[in-house]
Amino acid sequence: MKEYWGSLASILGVLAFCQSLLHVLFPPELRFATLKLFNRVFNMFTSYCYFDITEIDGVNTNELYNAVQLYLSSCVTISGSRLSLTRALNSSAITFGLTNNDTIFDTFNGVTVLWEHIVTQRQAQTFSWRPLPDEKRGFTLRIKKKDKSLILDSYLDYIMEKANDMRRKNEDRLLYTNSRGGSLDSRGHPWESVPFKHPSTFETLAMDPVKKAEIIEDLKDFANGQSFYQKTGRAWKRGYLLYGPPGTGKSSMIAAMANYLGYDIYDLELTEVHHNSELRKLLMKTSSKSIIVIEDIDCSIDLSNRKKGSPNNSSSIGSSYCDPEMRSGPGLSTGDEGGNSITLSGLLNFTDGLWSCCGSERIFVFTTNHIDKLDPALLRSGRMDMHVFMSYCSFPALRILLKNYLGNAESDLDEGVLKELEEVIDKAEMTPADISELLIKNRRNKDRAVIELLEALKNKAEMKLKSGECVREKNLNDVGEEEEEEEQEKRALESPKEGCDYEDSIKKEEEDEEKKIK
Ligand SMILES: Nc1ncnc2c1ncn2[C@@H]1O[C@H](COP(=O)(O)OP(=O)(O)OP(=O)(O)O)[C@@H](O)[C@H]1O
Ligand SMILES: [Mg+2]
Repeated sequence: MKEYWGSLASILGVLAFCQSLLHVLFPPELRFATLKLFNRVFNMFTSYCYFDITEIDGVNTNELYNAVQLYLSSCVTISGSRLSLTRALNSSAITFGLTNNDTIFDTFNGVTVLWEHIVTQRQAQTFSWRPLPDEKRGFTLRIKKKDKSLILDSYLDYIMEKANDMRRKNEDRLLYTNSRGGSLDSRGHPWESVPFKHPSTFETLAMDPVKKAEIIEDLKDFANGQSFYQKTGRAWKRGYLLYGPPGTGKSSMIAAMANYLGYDIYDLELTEVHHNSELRKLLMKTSSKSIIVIEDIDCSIDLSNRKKGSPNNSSSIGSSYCDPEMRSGPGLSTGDEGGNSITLSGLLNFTDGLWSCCGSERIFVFTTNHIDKLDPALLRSGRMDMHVFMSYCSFPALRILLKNYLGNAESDLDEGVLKELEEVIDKAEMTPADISELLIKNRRNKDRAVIELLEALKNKAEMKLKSGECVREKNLNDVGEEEEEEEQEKRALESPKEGCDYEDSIKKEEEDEEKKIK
C-alpha cells in the first residue's frame, strides 16, 4: 500500500512538472492554437466523430436537446441503476432519463451510436438577458465516421419525430370547442379547450367485432399513411360518417378514435358559426393530428340539397337553423362564399376544399341520426370516406357490454341464458345505452342483472311484435278502405245510369226553382 501511494505521488509530481513546462513553453496566446492542433491530430487518428447538443443554444433553449432527452427515455429501461425522472406540465406520464455523465448505446438502421449526457458546473455567470441554469447540460453523440453520412440527418429527423409523438402521447389531450362564437381569446385563438379524459376505448365499445376491426385497421392505415398520401397526391385527411339511432355509441366511438390515435378533438358547434369565413378561420386554427367533429349535422344545417333554395346552389342556415320555414326560404341565402352566412358549399369546402389541407393528418367525423336527410355531396368518398352504421345492440355487442359492466367471462354465464339472450336481442331492438343503464343498475348482483336484462329484452321484443302486428293490420285496413273507395269511384265513373240520375236530379231541381220564381 505504501508503495502504491509512493508511485501515485511521483506520477502527480511528473504531471505537475509537465504542466509548468507547458505553461513555460506555450504562453497563453499559443495555448489555444496548440490545443486545436492536438485536437486535429487526435481527430485524424480516431475513427469516430462527435456531435455536441447543448441544452441552451446561445440564449435559446435547444429543441433538439429536449427531443434527444425524451427520445432516450424510451431506450432507457427501468432496470437502470440510476435514472432521472421527469414529469412535464400538463402531463400525466413520468419519463426516465440519463443522469449526469451516463452513457447509452442506441441502434438506428443497423448502425450503433453512443450517447453521453454531460453535465458540468457553469463558470461564473456571464451577462445574459435571461438567467441561465447553474449547470451546463448537453448530449454528445458519437458516431463512426463511416456511418455519419449514412444516418446523421435521418437519425436526427427520426429522433425529433419520435419525441413529438411521445410528447403528444404523454401530454393530456385536449377537447376544443368554439362555444364562444366568433370571438377570440387573448392569444387570438377562436377555440376554448379543456383536458380530454373520456374513458371510451375500442375495447369498451360494444359493436360488431368485424366492423370494429375494420375501423381500427382503417385508422391505423391513415395514421401511418403519410408517404402514401404524399405519393398519391391526396390531402392527408379522412372523413367518417357515423349514423344510427340515439344511444348506439356514435359519440363513444369518436372518443375511442381519439384515445386510440392520441389525437385532440375539435368539437365544432356549427350553430355558433355565422359566416363561411369564420368556418375557414376555425379550420386554420386547428392543429394536425386532430379529429374535427360535427355532431348531429342534420340538426345544425339544412343539408337537404345544394341545388335547393338558393340561386347559388347553397343552402342557407344563417341564424335560422331551427326554423323550418325560414330554412327553406330561398330569399334568405346569399350563398355568398365571401361569407354572409354559412352555406352547404362552405361546409363542403371546409371538409374537402383547398382550405381543408392547411395542416395535415386530420380526421373529420360527422354524426347524424338521419342519414337520409344529408345531401349526397356531403356523403361522397373523399369527404366521408367511411360510413359507419351504429346499430341497435347485437349479440356480439351485448357480450362486450356484459364484460364491461359485470366483468362476466363468457364461461361465467349459463349456456341456456346466453342462448335466450341471443334469440331475443335482435328482435328487441334495444340500444347499447339502454342496456348499459340496466346493467349499471344491477352491477352488484350479476345474476339479477342478467335476469332483468333478459326480461326487459323479452318485453321489448313482445312490444315490437305487437306494434308490428298493429301496424300491419292498420295497413291492411287502410288498403281495404282505399280499395273500396277506389271501387266506388270507379263504379260512379263507369255506370252511365248513375251519371244520368245525377243529371236528371239537377234538371229537376232547376225546374222546381223556376216554378218557385213564377
Ligand atoms: N356501442 C356502445 N358501446 C358502449 N357503450 C355504449 C355504446 N352505445 C352507447 N353506449 C353507452 O351509452 C351512452 C350514450 O352513448 P353515446 O352518447 O355514444 O350515443 P350516441 O349514439 O352518440 O347518441 P346520440 O345520437 O343521442 O348522440 C354512453 O355514455 C355509453 O355509456
Ligand atoms: Mg352523440
